[in-house]
Amino acid sequence: MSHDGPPPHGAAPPPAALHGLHGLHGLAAGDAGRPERADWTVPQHWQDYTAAEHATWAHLWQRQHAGLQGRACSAWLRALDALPIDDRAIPDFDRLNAVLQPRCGWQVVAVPGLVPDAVFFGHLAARRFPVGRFIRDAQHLDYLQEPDVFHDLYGHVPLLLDPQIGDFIQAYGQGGLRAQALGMLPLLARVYWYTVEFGLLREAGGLRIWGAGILSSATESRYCLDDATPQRLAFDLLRVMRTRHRIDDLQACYFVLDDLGQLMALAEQDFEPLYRAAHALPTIEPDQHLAEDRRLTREGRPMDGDTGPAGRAPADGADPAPAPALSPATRRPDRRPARRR
Ligand SMILES: C[C@H](O)[C@H](O)[C@H]1CNc2nc(N)[nH]c(=O)c2N1
Ligand SMILES: N[C@@H](Cc1ccccc1)C(=O)O
Ligand SMILES: [Fe+2]
Repeated sequence: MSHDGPPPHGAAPPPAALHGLHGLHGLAAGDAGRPERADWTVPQHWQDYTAAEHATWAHLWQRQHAGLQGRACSAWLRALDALPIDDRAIPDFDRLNAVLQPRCGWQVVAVPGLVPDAVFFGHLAARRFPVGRFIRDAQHLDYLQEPDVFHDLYGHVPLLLDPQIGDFIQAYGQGGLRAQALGMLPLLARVYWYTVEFGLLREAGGLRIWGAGILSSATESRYCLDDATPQRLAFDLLRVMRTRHRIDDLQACYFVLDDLGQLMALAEQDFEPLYRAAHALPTIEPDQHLAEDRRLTREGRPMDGDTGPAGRAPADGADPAPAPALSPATRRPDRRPARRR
């Protein structure tokens, strides 16, 4: 099943999220979640986190951390060491901002969960990154419809220290307001999804992860690089705008940047004509293959013309010879949401 309509983090969550599986946060909380402040920020009230909540943070960190060596992009690995974020406790946002703001001009602000698109864009445009105050509960460590403090702080925030990513996300905030005015937000949301949330990057050692939705997911951080199932395509803006994304399962398709410098070129490009072009062309399903796609091997090399064991694509354009997949135990038995943050 693939979903598109809802932008990243699903403004319209699937039924499971509405039926109390995760507790109600942000938009899912309906009227009860109506904000006191117009910008939807809330006090973090760090002292109010329970020992169990800090333990959940520590557990998520430890589960994730060793596995990301050699998988996460070098910018993320470096930045994590530079920030007062560790496995001991949920970070205190004030302490974090004291380091973050002088280094890169970004700060984090606490929000109850998802906030309306325009509010989200307004924060990003002002270099404020909204971070969910809550942490997922221990019964739902893998499945989470809304961005919580682990996804946001562990996945996104370190990358704000990278000047190219930081500037790209700020420009996305400005572009979001523009896309809304043009009625093209669903197309821009795909760009965010396939970059900031689920992007891959070519580095000297091979493909690496830079998307925060992958960095905070135990399953997807392995699957996206190692599993033979998903496509890994060289980034192509029009192709991305046309490609639906999944909000409730592992992605079927990842887009790979050659280097983070590509982001600034994207931010500076006028999207309006592309929105119109993408809008006029058929939508592409996440698992669909196109003849013109530039597919990459798991080492980050072009598939066509690659004579190595990863193989060239067969002439008929069908799947390349299957490589070993994850063991059955680590594969998802079904399509139920159990995914990414
Ligand atoms: C398209 C846009 O990026 C998306 O819908 C927004 C909406 N609200 C959000 N609110 C929070 N807290 N975090 C998010 O990532 C988003 N994403
Ligand atoms: N350049 C885009 C805005 C944008 C910036 C950064 C990321 C994505 C989009 C526009 O013209 O609307
Ligand atoms: Fe996110």
